[in-house]
Amino acid sequence: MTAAHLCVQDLSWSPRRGSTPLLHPTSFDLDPGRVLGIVGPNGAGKTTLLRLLYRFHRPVAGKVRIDGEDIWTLSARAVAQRVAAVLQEQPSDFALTVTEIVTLGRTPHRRGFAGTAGAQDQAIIDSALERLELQGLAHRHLDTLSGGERQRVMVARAVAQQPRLLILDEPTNHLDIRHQLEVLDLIRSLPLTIVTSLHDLNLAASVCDDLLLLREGHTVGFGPPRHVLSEEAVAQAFRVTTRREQLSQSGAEHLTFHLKTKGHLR
Ligand SMILES: Nc1ncnc2c1ncn2[C@@H]1O[C@H](COP(=O)(O)OP(=O)(O)OP(=O)(O)O)[C@@H](O)[C@H]1O
Repeated sequence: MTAAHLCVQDLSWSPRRGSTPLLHPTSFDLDPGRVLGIVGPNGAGKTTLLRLLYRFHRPVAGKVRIDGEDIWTLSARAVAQRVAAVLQEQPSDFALTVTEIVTLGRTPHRRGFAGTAGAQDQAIIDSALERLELQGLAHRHLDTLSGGERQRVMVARAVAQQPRLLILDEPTNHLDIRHQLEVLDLIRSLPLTIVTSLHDLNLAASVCDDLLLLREGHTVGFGPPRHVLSEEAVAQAFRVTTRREQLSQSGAEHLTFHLKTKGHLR
């Protein structure tokens, strides 16, 4: 696996020509292997930004470059060889087994319409199943799995795709604490460039190298978690009172949140 260099330049998007942008011009640069967390309140534009990165939305202005190449100059297949996405929406292919779903990850790398996996593909698929501890579920149909098990299948499919850039939209949704930690651990261990949206600010700060804080489609911070998640910035973006505290046992910093009194809410 090789990690991509991601360069986002003045990227903006609105659903219709002339309508209010849901993402205002956004720029950042991510070196190969960095993990970027996108954080912000509901409706801030996190999913919109991710959709621009995996070429679902065409930008109104600006560019997304992967290793110097504008993704809109590449074919959909060429983009799928470079970028994999794990989305919040669950797939509708409930009749497929876990192995069949993970095998779909190999599609962008296949020539022609060969339906069965070759030996090399099979090794990659097996390794993805093993990494996500799914061997025991390999022959189960998706509709018999729990939400968390399904989420792990979708991550395994993305891993099997062997992308250089991995996009994850709320990857810890549906997961219990152990599986949240496991998926985040996996994210840290993959030698890829990763962009993930996360709602839990403390988890995001512990997993990501950099954070991008969005509010109403505007970037209000980009950089190391400690700088981006200042008490003031979090309080303003989420309209809560925020305190940064030090945990007595580990000495790690931890943010706590409280509702502002009514008089302070705008
Ligand atoms: N295709 C669209 N047409 C019109 N409005 C849209 C469209 N897609 C998103 N929006 C609006 O854009 C805003 C940002 O949506 P987005 O899904 O990017 O936010 P988010 O930060 O991911 O939110 P959440 O944390 O709730 O998942 C929301 O107000 C949403 O209703």
